[in-house]
Formats: sequence, structure tokens, C-alpha cells
Amino acid sequence: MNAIQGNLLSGFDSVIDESLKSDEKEVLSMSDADVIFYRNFFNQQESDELFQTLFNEIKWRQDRMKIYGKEVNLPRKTAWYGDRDKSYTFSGIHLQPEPWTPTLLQVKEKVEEIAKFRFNSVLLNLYRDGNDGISWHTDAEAELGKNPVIGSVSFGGTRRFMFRHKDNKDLKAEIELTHGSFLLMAGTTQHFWQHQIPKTSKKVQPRINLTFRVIAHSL
Ligand SMILES: O=C(O)CCC(=O)C(=O)O
Ligand SMILES: [Fe+2]
Repeated sequence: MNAIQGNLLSGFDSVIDESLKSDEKEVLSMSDADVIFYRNFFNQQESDELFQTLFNEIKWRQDRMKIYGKEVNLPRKTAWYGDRDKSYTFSGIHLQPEPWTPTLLQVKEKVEEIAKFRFNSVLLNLYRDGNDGISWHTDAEAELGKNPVIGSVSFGGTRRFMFRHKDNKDLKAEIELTHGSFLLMAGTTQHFWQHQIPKTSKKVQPRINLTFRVIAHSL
């Protein structure tokens, strides 16, 4: 029985393939996807410092979205940093990037080294508590091009990151995004799988997430 089949039987269990598990790198067993998790990408001290610096230095914004014609606050704060000529539309919101900070460049360099990939922008999310989250979506915006590579770094409170297959809703995967971890999504992941961070009634610490991306075209 492979991990996906095991997962179908047991609901929302982790689908990490035990045979590939190591301290360094965990490959999630998901069909039609390339998802790799680096649990201890930053050590405790680096992660604590980066959380504090990003929390204080990033220009966090409260964006709004339309639901059934009504404008509401997004359930999280966001920010967008990147190369100067790039701009991006996310969930109908047009964003202009702020210029890279030394802290963001430090994180970006470490991510690029392991991903063997160069990113030109980063979308940041601040989840203040369990009432903040992000609902089911894919990161498959036209500006990201075909088969986008998304590098996702997390600091602060652990949150559940859930996947569901678009064609087969029984195919699910889930991973806990811990302080200092790095999740790499590549290949056809965004074509076949949606992801979300569900809201939770549990007490959770604030969390900062950085998703490094490549914007294919400046608008
Ligand atoms: O916070 C996360 O881990 C996910 C964020 C996300 O999916 C996004 O910004 O597109
Ligand atoms: Fe996303």
C-alpha cells in the first residue's frame, strides 16, 4: 500500500513517504505534484530572530476582498516585496512590490541555494491568531507562468497546511508548517492541487509565511 492509498483509508494523516524521510528533506507522496519539506531549514535562534525582524520591519497591509459583492478584510495581513519592475494580481487585488530588504534577501539566498532556483518576488502573510487563515486556492495566477515554483518559509506558530486534489476530492494531504521550515512546491502541483491554512479555535502563536515566487511578466 503506498502512502496515498494509506492516506485515503485514514483520512487526513500525513502523507510523508517514510522511506524518503530524513532530518534534511521529506518528500510528500502526492500524485501529480512535487512537494518537498525541509523541517529544520532555519535553526531555532535564526528563526526567532527572523520572526521578530520581519514582524517589525515589514510594511504589513490590511487588504480587502469582495465576497458576494461585499467588501471584507482579508483574514490576515499581507505584504509584497520584489524586483522593482514586477507587479502582481492576487485574488483580484493588485499589488505593487516594495523593494527587497536585507533580511528578505538573506532568506531568499538560503531558499535559492536549496531550491536551485532564482525567485524575483515574495508574498508575505501574517496570521495574527487562529481567526486568520487562507481558504482553498492554487497559486496558479497567469503571471506565475506554467508550472510555477513556490518556495514557502514559515516562522512563528505552527499551522496546518492542507492539500486537496482538484479532480479527486478524496485525495488529500496535510503537513504542519513549523517554525523555521521550508516547503517547496513545483512541477504540476498548482495544476492539480489546492491548498489552504484553515482557521482554528486552538490557541496559536502569530505566524509569518513568505512565499517566494517568479513573476513571469511585469504588467
Ligand atoms: O501561509 C501559508 O503557508 C500559505 C500561504 C499561501 O498559500 C499563499 O500566500 O498563496
Ligand atoms: Fe497559496
